[in-house]
Amino acid sequence: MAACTIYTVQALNTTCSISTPTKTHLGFNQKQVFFNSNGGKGTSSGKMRGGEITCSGDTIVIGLAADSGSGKSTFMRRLTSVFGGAASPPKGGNPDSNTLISDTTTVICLDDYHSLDRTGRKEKGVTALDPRANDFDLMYEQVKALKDGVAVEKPIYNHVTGLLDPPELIKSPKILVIEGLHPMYDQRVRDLLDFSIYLDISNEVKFAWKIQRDMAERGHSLESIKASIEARKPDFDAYIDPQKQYADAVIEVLPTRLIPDDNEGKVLRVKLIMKEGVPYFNPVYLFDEGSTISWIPCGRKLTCSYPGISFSYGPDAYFGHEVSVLEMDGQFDRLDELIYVESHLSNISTKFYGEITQQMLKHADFPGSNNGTGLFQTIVGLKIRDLFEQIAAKRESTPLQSTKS
Ligand SMILES: Nc1ncnc2c1ncn2[C@@H]1O[C@H](COP(=O)(O)OP(=O)(O)OP(=O)(O)O)[C@@H](O)[C@H]1O
Ligand SMILES: O=C(CO)[C@H](O)[C@H](O)COP(=O)(O)O
Repeated sequence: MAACTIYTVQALNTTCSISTPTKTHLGFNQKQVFFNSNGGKGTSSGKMRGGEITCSGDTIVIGLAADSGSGKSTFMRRLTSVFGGAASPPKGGNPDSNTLISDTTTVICLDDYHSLDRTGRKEKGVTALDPRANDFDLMYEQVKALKDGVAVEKPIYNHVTGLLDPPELIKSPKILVIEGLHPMYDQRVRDLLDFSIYLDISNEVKFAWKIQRDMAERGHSLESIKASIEARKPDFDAYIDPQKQYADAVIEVLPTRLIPDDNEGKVLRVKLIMKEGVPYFNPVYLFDEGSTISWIPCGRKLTCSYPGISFSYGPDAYFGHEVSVLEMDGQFDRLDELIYVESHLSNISTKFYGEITQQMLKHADFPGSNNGTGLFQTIVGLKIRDLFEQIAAKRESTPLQSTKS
């Protein structure tokens, strides 16, 4: 970049460097820059000519990958709740928007980067999981712009009509969460992530959840649910599942081992797999960091009806990475007694004693609140808050520095 002059602009705590040897662009207003849904970079006023701009914002970007029906929305509700304030779609916008905005967080759904609508996919014979049905160039441009503090006009994929609706304006938030099928698929997007999570739901459990939701709430038949799972499986295995190797934390949901040959999928064994050495992320541990522990907490302080509860913790390897794994099998009878378990966990990034229990009680009606899915989603939410606060503190002491490493 030639003769780069740095101007601080008013909007969004963002600093933009403008590569111009003269000061003729001083009138440029960063608020007017959009990355439009054709992937182009432009200004609404036309004042910006000739120069290249590079902005460095304060936004941290979190990626959440999972198949459809794997609990992403539930996780997002737990995460935004940790930051306080309610999350809602952009005010006055498209009622079918997939975006959720709260004071601190903006959650965008990567389905909005489908390049083929429902009919287009049908005609070409590709599923939504296939990279050919998604526009990764635009995803990269827009996530980068938001990370850099620049607003974008993001397309909307309408799940009701199956069409691509006119774009919506998304402003750069403090925390941007990109959730969906492919947040870690494209290396350029992956490199923008400050933290990444993969929800790994085993086939048996995914099937049980999908039946519960799509039969009960959406009126689908058992046969059509089975057929849709089967049709998605090859692309899921090829394009979605491999992303877990890149995740900083994986929540793996499996059938219980406490009930022999259980096929109901109600009692779950859930693992929280936490990568070691991730900046600003200290894995949670049980009793003694780095040791291997098995713990049955049932007894005087924790009521457990059949089949009971068991925890385990220890070091392991995951796709060649050193990880710590915390596992919970079984379910809680009484959520208020969760405080007993919480008090034996360390590095949980709570701000006060009992914060996990309080969060779980607050959302007792969310699916998974009585088992490891809710517990570990809540813990990951607290770890993300901690990561955000550490990065913000570091930026305050050393402005304009990259924080990833
Ligand atoms: N932890 C859980 N325990 C039990 N059931 C769950 C859990 N999480 C999700 N489910 C079930 O799965 C369904 C889908 O959950 P959710 O809507 O959060 O997933 P999603 O990944 O956002 O789905 P989609 O992408 O299709 O909108 C819920 O309606 C519920 O039936
Ligand atoms: O895997 C999905 C992600 O949520 C959806 O199936 C995908 O977005 C396609 O949408 P639709 O079901 O509207 O055709």
